Amino acid sequence: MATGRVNPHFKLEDQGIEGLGNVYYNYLEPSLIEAALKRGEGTLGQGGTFLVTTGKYTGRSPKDKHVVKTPSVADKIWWENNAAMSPEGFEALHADMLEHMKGKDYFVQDLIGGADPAYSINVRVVSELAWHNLFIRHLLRRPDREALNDYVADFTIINCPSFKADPEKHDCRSDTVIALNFDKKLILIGGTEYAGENKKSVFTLLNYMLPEKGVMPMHCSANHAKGNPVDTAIFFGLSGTGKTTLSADPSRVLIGDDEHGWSDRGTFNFEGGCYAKTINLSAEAEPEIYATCSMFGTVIENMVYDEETLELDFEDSSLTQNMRCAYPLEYISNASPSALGGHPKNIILLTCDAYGVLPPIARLTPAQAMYHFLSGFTSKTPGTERGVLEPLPTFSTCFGAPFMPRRPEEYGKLLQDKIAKHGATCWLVNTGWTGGAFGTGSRMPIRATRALLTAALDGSLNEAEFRKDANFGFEVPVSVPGVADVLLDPRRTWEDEAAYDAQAAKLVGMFSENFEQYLPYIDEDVKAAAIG
Ligand SMILES: Nc1ncnc2c1ncn2[C@@H]1O[C@H](COP(=O)(O)OP(=O)(O)O)[C@@H](O)[C@H]1O
Ligand SMILES: C=C(OP(=O)(O)O)C(=O)O
Ligand SMILES: [Mn+2]
Repeated sequence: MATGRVNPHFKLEDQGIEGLGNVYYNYLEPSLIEAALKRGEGTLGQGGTFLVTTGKYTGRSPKDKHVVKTPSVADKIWWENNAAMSPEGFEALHADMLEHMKGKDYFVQDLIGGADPAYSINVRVVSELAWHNLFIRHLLRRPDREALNDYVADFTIINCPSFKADPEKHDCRSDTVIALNFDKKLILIGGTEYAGENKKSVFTLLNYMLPEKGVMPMHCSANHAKGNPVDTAIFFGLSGTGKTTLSADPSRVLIGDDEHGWSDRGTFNFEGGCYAKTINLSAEAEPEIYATCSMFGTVIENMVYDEETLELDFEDSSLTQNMRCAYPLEYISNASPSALGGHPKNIILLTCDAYGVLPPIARLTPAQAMYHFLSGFTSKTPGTERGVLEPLPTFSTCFGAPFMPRRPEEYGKLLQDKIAKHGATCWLVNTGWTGGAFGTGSRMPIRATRALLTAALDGSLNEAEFRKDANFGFEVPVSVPGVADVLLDPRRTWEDEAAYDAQAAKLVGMFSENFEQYLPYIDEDVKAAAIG
């Protein structure tokens, strides 16, 4: 039986997906919650939130993510960073997954990736779990109801957590699999319930497609000044560095918290919702995000709560440090209804430096920005990837290596040209450690980061006095209102300045060694900006 609203000429059967039990097309939030409750997938929480746990996997499985090596994509993919799957393996996986799905109920959402209609794609998501369908309905962009009557998908995702892949048969690594077939326009996910795989698959797909249209896809959040989209800021950063937290600034308009494109028309969110970390989330420091945790339909993933009162425990990370809430953009009161912005006036590169070496803010020349964009120095946050248990320093190129199917220089070149064309000011912001490395020092106070960003974005920081950093060559402000001077000079925050110097020298060496791989591909000015 099929219920709900769907294009009668584009049902699952028209895509070769047959023999299922009930199929629920484009259910709205209340019906999805009702279905999920009936199926025992989770619990109704305070305010009508939906509380779920995801079992074994509470973070992404990057090593189990594969790109199918079909002839038409073979010379476009950065294979050193993307595990290949043979077309034969994928065919077997597809056939076995369709067989496994037979007789079971499925939920279908017909959604859109990309707020700018000139570059958007239609993504159909077929979910085994009703709550996954609710999650992706929050996260992607929802077409008008009427438009569903003739909706046809450009890409389809099938997410079936109960399916276990077979490495022998399916050319994968374990029983968990995320397989992207750009040729077949199909993404298959099996063996994991972590909801983030849904949205990051769409991101990876757009990262593959958009460069050929001259659009720079970016792992960044974005906001703009009130009443002035021309004054747009973007915040690049790997998971856990502060994209979501810092873009939800009540004095500005939120465009989006995670994935954006930059075209000749300006910036646009890929998504229609946010996926925020809730570990230690405080009503004082992050009131807008905190408030979504008691709003109707917000999906609350892997949080511990009181069985009797259903009160959430933001401090208890016993299930995972990667506990999350997912909600539509409009749950943030200052979110942009269009999710569109202008050409970025400021570009922030967020880094979470677990060594405590980098200053809380530095101004970069365009060449330095390119150097840091390609380097992507930061830390992996505990829990976002399986097996990462404490902040793990890493060079994650484009501040999002796990999501980049193409070579980094391709993204770098696009960004470089756009920065040059539109004259953006670039900043490096360390939201990581100060007063010592992880284990000794402490995390940069959010208050300080916010004050520095406010000064950068309102233009006042450009007027400050700057010193040139001896290790990294970029400019660091000496004094900023609302921030203790000592914080601006990380060396002075360490008890032992010689230890700082040693750690800084080590980091400079790491940058230099890591950057060697990019030297053959980059312009002279970026080479001149290289460190070490
Ligand atoms: N100075 C800081 N700036 C930003 N976030 C911080 C800072 N200090 C601590 N945090 C915490 O770090 C986490 C950043 O996560 P989030 O904003 O979700 O990152 P992302 O969206 O990039 O994955 C939040 O839990 C936030 O409370
Ligand atoms: C959802 C994720 O990322 P982010 O923290 O950037 O939202 C993730 O890495 O699984
Ligand atoms: Mn985020």
